[in-house]
Amino acid sequence: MTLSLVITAGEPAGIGPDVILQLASDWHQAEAKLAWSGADIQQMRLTVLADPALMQRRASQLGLTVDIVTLADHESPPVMRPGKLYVHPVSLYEQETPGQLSPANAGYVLKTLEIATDGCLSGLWQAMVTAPVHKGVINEAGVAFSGHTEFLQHRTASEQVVMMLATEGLRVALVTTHLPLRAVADAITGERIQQIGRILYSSLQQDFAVEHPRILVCGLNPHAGEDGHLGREEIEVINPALQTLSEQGMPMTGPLPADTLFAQHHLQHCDAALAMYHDQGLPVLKHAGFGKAANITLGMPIVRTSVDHGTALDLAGTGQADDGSLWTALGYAALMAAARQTNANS
Ligand SMILES: NC(=O)c1ccc[n+]([C@@H]2O[C@H](COP(=O)([O-])OP(=O)(O)OC[C@H]3O[C@@H](n4cnc5c(N)ncnc54)[C@H](O)[C@@H]3O)[C@@H](O)[C@H]2O)c1
Ligand SMILES: N[C@H](C(=O)O)[C@H](O)COP(=O)(O)O
Repeated sequence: MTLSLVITAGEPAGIGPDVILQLASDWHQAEAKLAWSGADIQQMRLTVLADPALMQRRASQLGLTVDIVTLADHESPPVMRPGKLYVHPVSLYEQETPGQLSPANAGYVLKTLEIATDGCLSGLWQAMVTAPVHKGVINEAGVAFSGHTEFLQHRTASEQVVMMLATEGLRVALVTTHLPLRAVADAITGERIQQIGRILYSSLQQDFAVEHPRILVCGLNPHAGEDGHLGREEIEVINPALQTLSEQGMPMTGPLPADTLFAQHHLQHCDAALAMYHDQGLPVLKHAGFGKAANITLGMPIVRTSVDHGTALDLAGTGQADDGSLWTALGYAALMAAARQTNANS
């Protein structure tokens, strides 16, 4: 089955270009690195959205021999080959300096995301994989931007989306994403938990072939509120929402104290953990699998996966960035795109 994927190169001063070039250089290992995903390497076509001159400069800086091929308008790349990189050109506004952010290039970063999203929506590509962007510098350029997840929700006109990070043996989804901690408690409503729970449950079934998902749900407060003595959100908001989900045929276990939910005796009987906020769930996931995890946006008509790391400005152009997460993100993109194609055909 032919699989056409698009990769956005992300913040030009960060390590996105580096890890993409490393992946191209290491493509002879693709069969072994992606075997777990069932991806057919011989049928995989990768289009990278980036400025070709940036990719050329970074390749020279890293000492990587990668043939950067600029695609013509509407040209599809051939099947991926080691040492090749097929780039759909998007022009930088200003030449990048590795490690130094410039708001001038925010428009370039956003353009790559728009092209990738629209191309997936139109069926040109079956999935998009994103290299890291820097949220701060996009805001400094005057564009309100809190993350790919929120950008994609808007661009795909999805009512709700779910951020889930996955690594071998652990999936963690979030009820709230990029919010100041002060705003989290107010954002956790029964309606939101139900929407997120439904998307998570059905995505585990459809995209990950888990017939009867076992989902563990974190409480918000210490010790899941200690029967109301340390906060009442568990009693007033989370429990009723889980009750409704259960009545709708989507049983979930919780709210459980988040400090012990991630202990192995719980996790071995769980297909996903649902955390209430970013830094309740993601430190656990990244402790378990940083560099071997992917960030996946659920609930959209398109497949989007991403690396588990940020722009790592300290490493750009040094050759020290690990490309493991990009391989993982590519594997999940292939796996989910194949599942959606199979579901559509059945
Ligand atoms: N997918 C994304 O677009 C994404 C994900 C996370 C963070 N970010 C953004 O990236 C920016 C920087 O975030 P941060 O500093 O919190 O996290 P970061 O992941 O960029 O860096 C954290 C630490 O991990 C190291 N690191 C990161 N990636 C690595 C890799 N591939 N190989 C080896 N070491 C690596 C860095 O050197 C640093 O020490 C922020 O603007 C943040 O919002 C974007
Ligand atoms: N929350 C993500 C993480 O910690 O890896 C990261 O900020 C990227 O999020 P988006 O995919 O929404 O950009």
